[in-house]
Amino acid sequence: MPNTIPHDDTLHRRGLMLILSSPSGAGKTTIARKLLAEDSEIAMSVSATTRPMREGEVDGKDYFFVDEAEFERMVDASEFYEWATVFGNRYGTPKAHIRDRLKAGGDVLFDIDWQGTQQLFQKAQADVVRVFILPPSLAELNRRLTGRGTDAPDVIDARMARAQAEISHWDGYDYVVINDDVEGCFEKVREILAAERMKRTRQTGLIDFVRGLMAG
Ligand SMILES: Nc1nc2c(ncn2[C@@H]2O[C@H](COP(=O)(O)OP(=O)(O)O)[C@@H](O)[C@H]2O)c(=O)[nH]1
Ligand SMILES: Nc1ncnc2c1ncn2[C@@H]1O[C@H](COP(=O)(O)OP(=O)(O)O)[C@@H](O)[C@H]1O
Repeated sequence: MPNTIPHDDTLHRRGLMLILSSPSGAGKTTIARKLLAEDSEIAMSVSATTRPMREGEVDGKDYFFVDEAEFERMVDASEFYEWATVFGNRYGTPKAHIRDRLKAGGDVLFDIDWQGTQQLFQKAQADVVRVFILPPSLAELNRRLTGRGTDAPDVIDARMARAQAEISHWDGYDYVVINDDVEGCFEKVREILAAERMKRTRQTGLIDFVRGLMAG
């Protein structure tokens, strides 16, 4: 058999699960959207949530917006990989399609909190890459939440009140990136993704190539 270099990486590696977490307003949605726009090998895991839809959000794209009863049905039917209650609303990661996508060599991007991160890590340790995004300061975090203009003042206060508790989970992540400048932060996340894709354990297609090399 000729010893050829695999020409299409996507067919020869297992997909990874890239998790982005941060205190609310630090910029993970912004980074996630940029990544999805530039990288066709990664697709978003769309969560289900009971939180009300924000202006500009699209049902089925940003979240599947469901009521409490439907969320409960999905929990009972084991349709979630993991779920958690955040800011009084429920959020869950649907299982549908994720496993198949990983097997086919596609990556999946998750915007989930530290609770979901712990659960996914327990279930799929080898596939998970955990990235935590920090704001440059709490004052800037407040400015971003206010500037985003999507939440009422009491909701912003609640998110600010939770920020330090969320930041305290920073050490449960593989990588920590400060989102001072969006482009710089995005570049770092891209570099992390590029390096993780090259991990030996993910490059399943290399086994045959190396065997061939060694056989001379
Ligand atoms: N565990 C878990 N957390 C989620 C899920 N989807 C979203 N979250 C988290 O819920 C929190 C609130 O999200 P959201 O209401 O969209 O506000 P954001 O913080 O401004 O993005 C964020 O920390 C998200 O990462 C999910 O499926 N599971
Ligand atoms: N590096 C940055 N500098 C200034 N503003 C930013 C930066 N990153 C994100 N933002 C803005 O801050 C707000 C919150 O960002 P978002 O991505 O929605 O955060 P999260 O998803 O973590 O809640 C948005 O209005 C976004 O445009």
